[in-house]
Amino acid sequence: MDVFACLGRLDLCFEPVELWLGQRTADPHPLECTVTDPESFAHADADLNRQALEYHAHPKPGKIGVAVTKPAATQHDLSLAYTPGVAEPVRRIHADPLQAYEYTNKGNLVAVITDGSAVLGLGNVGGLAGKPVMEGKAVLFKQFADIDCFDIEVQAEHPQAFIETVMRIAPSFGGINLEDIAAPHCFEIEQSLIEQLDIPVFHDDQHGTAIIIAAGLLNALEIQGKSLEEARIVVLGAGAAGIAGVRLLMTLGAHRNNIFCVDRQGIIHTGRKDLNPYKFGVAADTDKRTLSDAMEGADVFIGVSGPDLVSPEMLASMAPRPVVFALSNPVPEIRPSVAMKVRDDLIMATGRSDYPNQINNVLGFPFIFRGALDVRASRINEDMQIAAVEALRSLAHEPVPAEVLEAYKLEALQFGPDYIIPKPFDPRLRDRVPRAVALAAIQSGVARIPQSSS
Ligand SMILES: NC(=O)C1=CN([C@@H]2O[C@H](COP(=O)(O)OP(=O)(O)OC[C@H]3O[C@@H](n4cnc5c(N)ncnc54)[C@H](OP(=O)(O)O)[C@@H]3O)[C@@H](O)[C@H]2O)C=CC1
Ligand SMILES: CC(=O)C(=O)O
Ligand SMILES: [Mg+2]
Repeated sequence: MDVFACLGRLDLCFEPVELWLGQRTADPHPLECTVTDPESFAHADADLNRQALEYHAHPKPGKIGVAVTKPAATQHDLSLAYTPGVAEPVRRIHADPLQAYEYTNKGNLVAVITDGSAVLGLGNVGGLAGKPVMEGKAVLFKQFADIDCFDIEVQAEHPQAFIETVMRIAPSFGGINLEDIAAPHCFEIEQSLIEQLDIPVFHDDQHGTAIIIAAGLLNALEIQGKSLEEARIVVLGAGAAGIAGVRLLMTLGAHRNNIFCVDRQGIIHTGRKDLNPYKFGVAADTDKRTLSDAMEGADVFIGVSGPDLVSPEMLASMAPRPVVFALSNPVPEIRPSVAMKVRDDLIMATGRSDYPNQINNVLGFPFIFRGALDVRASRINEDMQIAAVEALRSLAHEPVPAEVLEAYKLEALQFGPDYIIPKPFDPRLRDRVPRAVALAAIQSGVARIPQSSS
């Protein structure tokens, strides 16, 4: 069964829906093919939604369970697992809390925690409605990185209540993956928890997304013959993913003066009086005001906002050989079938698995936490994030294993416009990314045990 069926509405599905025109590497004339029209898109969505409900409901509601990892079949087993034997590890941990890593599942247990305030691109649907997505993240942690995971949905209106809740339950876990918490609260929540806890706290929508955007964009620009330093970049959405994406791209060399961030009020510029400090940090000194203004002549569009916000006219006004990352889930800012009708010199990515080039944090959080947990890192710092970018970016240049081709029903795939980032099912991710992240943790001094050689 397809583990991807876990991402909420399943950008991921039982059988990938054939909406794309075909891999460009296999088909040199994609625009001559029949383009899927919006009606059939809606039809395919309805069918997928029905399958997704079935998947979530049967044979047992939900997507994850708890497994017993030790023998528990005899009287003797019970006297070890429970009283009286269990008292000895209790004494050891009481004397030295680090022993929890030896005698409990703490070291391989991550909490995926949300308040449900920005679930995918569906908005503030609340924690309970967000639970399918959080269970989905737990599935991906387990499936891709063998990390055990509890999803925790917190009812908290204010950041402080959320922070206190996480602080109180944190001892149980080796790491905290914050998920789908809207900006600006997400920034305060993550910063406060990082400062107070000695385990990795990582807001996936910020850093997970930023890492995958950066890896994909570096590769896409290379193919288009452009550089990050000179690229004119538009980021639609100045929330968790947008702000973190811009910060990481600037760390990697993007020029601040070349970036326009856009929210519901238009371009974020220094003359605006409504900006919170996070938006002010990415404000441009410009007379331009609208998304259309920003898109004119831009080399790169990154959408982390909402569905169908980019028009064909805006896309047409971009510079030659643009890069378009329409990453809103489940519905992108512009659909590939629409974009490819407008121009064929673009590199296009979405957050979904049913098109080429899936820029989605699924490529990040399982493997980044694997690397961090392997060395009991106290945090996931910028060095570790950049190591993940480089590991992902470089892997896309290598030949693609047969099992990946099989999973995607492809005959061939190579570094190029339709393959700028590894596929989530690439088994090499499980080694490459954690190793790079763990090494960076050791070198930057946040690892608490050396990486094992196995
Ligand atoms: N592919 C991937 O891996 C990921 C994709 N995403 C997608 O990115 C989107 C945002 O997520 P996240 O950053 O967590 O959410 P946030 O709520 O933190 O931020 C959303 C941002 O989008 C802006 N926005 C929303 N609707 C519009 C609109 N109609 N016009 C202009 N701007 C708009 C908001 O503007 P304002 O500030 O004015 O309210 C805000 O700045 C979601 O669709 C999500 O699915 C997120 C993470 C990972
Ligand atoms: C993929 C993801 O985390 C999101 O869309 O929020
Ligand atoms: Mg998310």
